[in-house]
This record gives sequence, structure tokens and C-alpha cells, in this order.
Amino acid sequence: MNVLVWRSLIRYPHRCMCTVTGSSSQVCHNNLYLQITMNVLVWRSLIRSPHRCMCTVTGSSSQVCHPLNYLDGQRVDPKCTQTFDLREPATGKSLRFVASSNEEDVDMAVRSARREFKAWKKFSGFERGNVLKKAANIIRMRSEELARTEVLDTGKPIYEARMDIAGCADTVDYYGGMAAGISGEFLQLSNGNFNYTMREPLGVVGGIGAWNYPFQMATWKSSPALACGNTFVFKPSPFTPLTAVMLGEIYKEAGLPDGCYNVIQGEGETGALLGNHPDVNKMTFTGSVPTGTKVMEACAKGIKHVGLELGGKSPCIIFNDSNLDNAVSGAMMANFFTQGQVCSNGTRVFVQNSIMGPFIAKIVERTKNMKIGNPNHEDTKVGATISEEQAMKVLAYVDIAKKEGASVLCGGERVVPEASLSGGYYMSPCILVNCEDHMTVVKDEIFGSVMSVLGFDTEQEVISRANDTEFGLAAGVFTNDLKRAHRVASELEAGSLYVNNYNVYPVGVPFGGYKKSGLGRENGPEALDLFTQVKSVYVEMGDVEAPF
Ligand SMILES: NC(=O)C1=CN([C@@H]2O[C@H](COP(=O)(O)OP(=O)(O)OC[C@H]3O[C@@H](n4cnc5c(N)ncnc54)[C@H](O)[C@@H]3O)[C@@H](O)[C@H]2O)C=CC1
Repeated sequence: MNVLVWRSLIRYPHRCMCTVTGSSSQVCHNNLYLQITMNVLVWRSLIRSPHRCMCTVTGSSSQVCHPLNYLDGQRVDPKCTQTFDLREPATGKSLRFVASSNEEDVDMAVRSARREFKAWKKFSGFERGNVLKKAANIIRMRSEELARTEVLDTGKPIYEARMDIAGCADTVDYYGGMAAGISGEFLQLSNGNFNYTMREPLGVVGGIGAWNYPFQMATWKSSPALACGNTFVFKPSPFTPLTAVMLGEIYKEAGLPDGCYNVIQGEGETGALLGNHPDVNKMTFTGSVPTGTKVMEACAKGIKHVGLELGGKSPCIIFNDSNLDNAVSGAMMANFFTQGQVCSNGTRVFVQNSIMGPFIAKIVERTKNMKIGNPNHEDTKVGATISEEQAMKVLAYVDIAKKEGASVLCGGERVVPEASLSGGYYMSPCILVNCEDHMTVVKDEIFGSVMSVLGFDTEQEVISRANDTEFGLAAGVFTNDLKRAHRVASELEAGSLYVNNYNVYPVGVPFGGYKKSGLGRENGPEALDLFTQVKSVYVEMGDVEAPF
């Protein structure tokens, strides 16, 4: 079908010009009307418009042009006319201009969440859980559409996006199952007196996300918050605005009352407005340490609860008694998912010197075999870096590493997998050797596929070097010595430890950082404590014995 949708936009501020043929649909949204099927040409006059959208989307589904803010259970356009350019990492092409939410937009979202909080907190945990469990099933039913949209936004390979979405459904299901069990305690006191506690929601929770796992951040943050009876306002990363809005529609379909989950799009200013809003009771943030510091400062001013999931420079330690093939697989999983843009990545790979040669030979061979290509292709293992700026940053780190004395064994170069992707930001996964602890590339979080291999001799030495970082998000140990595995795991200063594996996050396993990598935990039962507060109720059964 070819549909031509045309409208004069002389009086409208939001205009869009998109050619959509394809699988994913969450790109160009406008609240006035849209008629899209397959192969759609949407043309709008752009003469006076601040919101412009030019998108070429290949795919098969039908939702293309909709507003990207989500308020009171509906997609809406923000009041603000300031926009940012949304680009598709795979091609580098502009998909559309997205309006940044201003103070009024943020305020409307928070007020909507505050209004609905009064009703939502009165639902029983069981009722709230039922909504989440239904939402989990809808996520599963729409998983391919969600995964394709995640690819469009992030440039990650489709096989990974599918894994992400499946995990997100499990998370929402998990908190749905936990909701009915959220309860307080009873304490018997003397003379028949007693005390009981209630676990009450905090109120309106504000969430801010990074761009590497957009749907995961929206679900990991909102589902425990909602399970506990809070309402939620989410600001996704400006690089990846699409799937958080779809989650709003999914929650609504599952029975979540309008206003319990809202989305505001925008850049840093919008995030700051949310963090500083006086009617937000908690902020849950994922992003870099500098931005996390700002969010924490804003929360300090308002004495608000805060959860921070920040950066890392994690160690992955490989002892000479480990299964070498597993260790090589683990080191690759510690570095190469999502083009290396993973906060928990074990980018400092410590290898015991006695096995350095065979380890290097195997890992270089396997890394060179990773298919770099169109992220929508089934066999692609390396997709596109999120942006040109990020790709340049990663490539610059490789140059710095060389200048400081490291050697590149493979990768570290910009790649054009095929002519149609020449505008995308593809990079070959890089392995560096001759690295030393003081090097920039070994100290800084790069957030790209750059693995630094470091040799070591003894257990004590490697523990001390592994802990010599301001971060503490994750760490991995590969060894077949059971006692050593647990000994080293207990010595490493990190929130997530992996023994003989890396970067696996089954639902229910708490995730979060030590040191500058953050505060609080997500994905496990701990999150429920962090989205509730304890009310203690003392009950006197006798007379009051006052000393005056
Ligand atoms: N620990 C974890 O779970 C994870 C941590 N990260 C970390 O995120 C970083 C990469 O993500 P980026 O999006 O580049 O991080 P970023 O810190 O630049 O941005 C994160 C979010 O904060 C918003 N923001 C910017 N300025 C703000 C302000 N003043 N107030 C409130 N919000 C503001 C951005 O618009 C974005 O939505 C890396 O350091 C990575 O390690 C990423 C994923 C998971």
C-alpha cells in the first residue's frame, strides 16, 4: 500500500516529513492525525516549523508518526518549541526532530502523577501486581516490534534487542509477582501494647535513563516503583526516546490508570527540571558520574530519596586454572555487547601471565570473526555506535592508548559494513595489549568496544590492582578453584560479581554499584525497599502514664 498523507501545517508548530517503509513504527508521531500502513510518504511543509522530522524507516509495522510525550494515558506533543535531532545510529540519518519538554511540560507530568498517586496507592499489592503481570504478557506479545524499535533507536543488533525485551518482560512479571507480598511487620510489646509497620510508597518517582538499554531502564525503574504504589515520570535519553512511550501504552492496555506512568522527552535541561521539581519524592537515575552528581545535588536540596546507576571500569580476572574457552567467551561478553556501551563491562581484562599467549591467540581470532553489519540482520554481532560523537570519542581513546604505549591486536577502526550504512557509526571491536594500570585507557570509562588486556602473576597482586579504581560496578573471576573463586569474589569491591561468567542479569539478581558507580539496587527484591518508606504505628492498649 502506498498512502500519501498531506496536510498544510501553516498553523501547526509540529511538522514532519518522513518516508516510512518498514518494520518499525515508533519514529515520527504527531497528535493531529496519521494514516500509515506500509510504504508511506508523509509530507509536511517545513517552512515555519520548529519541529521537523525527516525519516526513512524500513520495516513492516504501522505506527510511525506520534507524539513522544506521554501524559495522562495519551501521547501528547509538549508545549515547548525547542527541539533536538533524533538520528538513527545504523544510518546516521535524521529520523525526526523531537520537542524538548520545558518547565510547564514537566510540571504537567508531575501533577498528573501526583493526582493519580492518591488512587493508585490505595490499590492492594495484589491488584497492582495483576496490572504488571498483564503488562509483562503484552510486552511478550509485542516483543518483535519493541525489539525492532530498540534497534532503530540504539543501533544494537537485533539478537541483542530481543534478549533485552525478553528480560524486560520478566522484570515486569517479577515485580508483578512480588507486589502482593509487600507488607510491614508486627512487634508485640509489654502489657498488650504493640507496634506494627507499614511499607508505604514514596509518592511521585522521577526516572532518568541513558541510551544503551532504553526499554530496560524504563521497565527496571518503573515496574518496582509502580508495584510499591508510587506513580512515575520518566525522561528517556534524547538519543533513544521511542520505546519508553510504547511502555506507557502497554501499561494502559494492562489496566494501569492514566497518569500513573508519564513520559517527558528532553535533554539535560528537562532532566534537571524533573530532578528539581518540588513535588517529586524520589529520583532514580542511570547515566554518567558527572550527571549523577548533579541529580544527587538536586535531591539533596529537596531532601529526596535518590537511586543512582552510574559508570564503571570493571575488572575481569582470568586465572591460569580456568577453562580457557569459557574465559575467552566471558571476556568477550564482558566487552562486546551493545558495541561496548555497557556500564558493567569488564574492560580491564587481567590475565595470569602463564596463559597470556594462548588467551590472546584465541580471543583475537574470535573477535575478528564477529560480524559487523546492519543491526537488523540476524547474523550481525556488532551494530552501530550510538552517535558520531561517541564513535569519535572511542576512536580517540584508541589513539591515546597507542601514544601511551599500548599495542592494537585487532580492531579500533571505523568500518563501513555496506554502502547504505556509510552514514552510520560502526567500529571494529578492539583488543589492546601491553597495557599498564596508569594508562588513560585503563583508567577511564570509554563506553565502547575497547578491551585492555593486562598481565598479572599473583592473586593478591591482581586483587589490589582490580580494586584500584574509583568505580565499583561489577567484576568477574574465572577459575576452577572453588575456594579461590569465593575468596577473590569477597575481596573485590564491586556490587555485581560474576564467577565463571560475565554480564548475565537473570531477573531477581540485584544490580548496582559500590563506590562512584552508584547508590541503591535494581532488578532484585532490594528495589522494593528503595521505593517504599516505613511507617511505624505504636498502639497503646492501657492508660497513659504521664510523668507530669
Ligand atoms: N550503572 C548502570 O546501570 C548504567 C550506567 N550507565 C552509564 O551511563 C553513561 C552513558 O550514558 P549517557 O546517556 O551518556 O549519560 P549522561 O549522564 O550523559 O546522561 C544520562 C541522562 O541524564 C540526562 N541529563 C543530562 N544532564 C542532566 C542534568 N543536569 N540533570 C538531570 N538529567 C540530566 C540525559 O539527558 C540522559 O537522559 C555511562 O557512564 C554509563 O556507564 C549506563 C547504563 C547503565
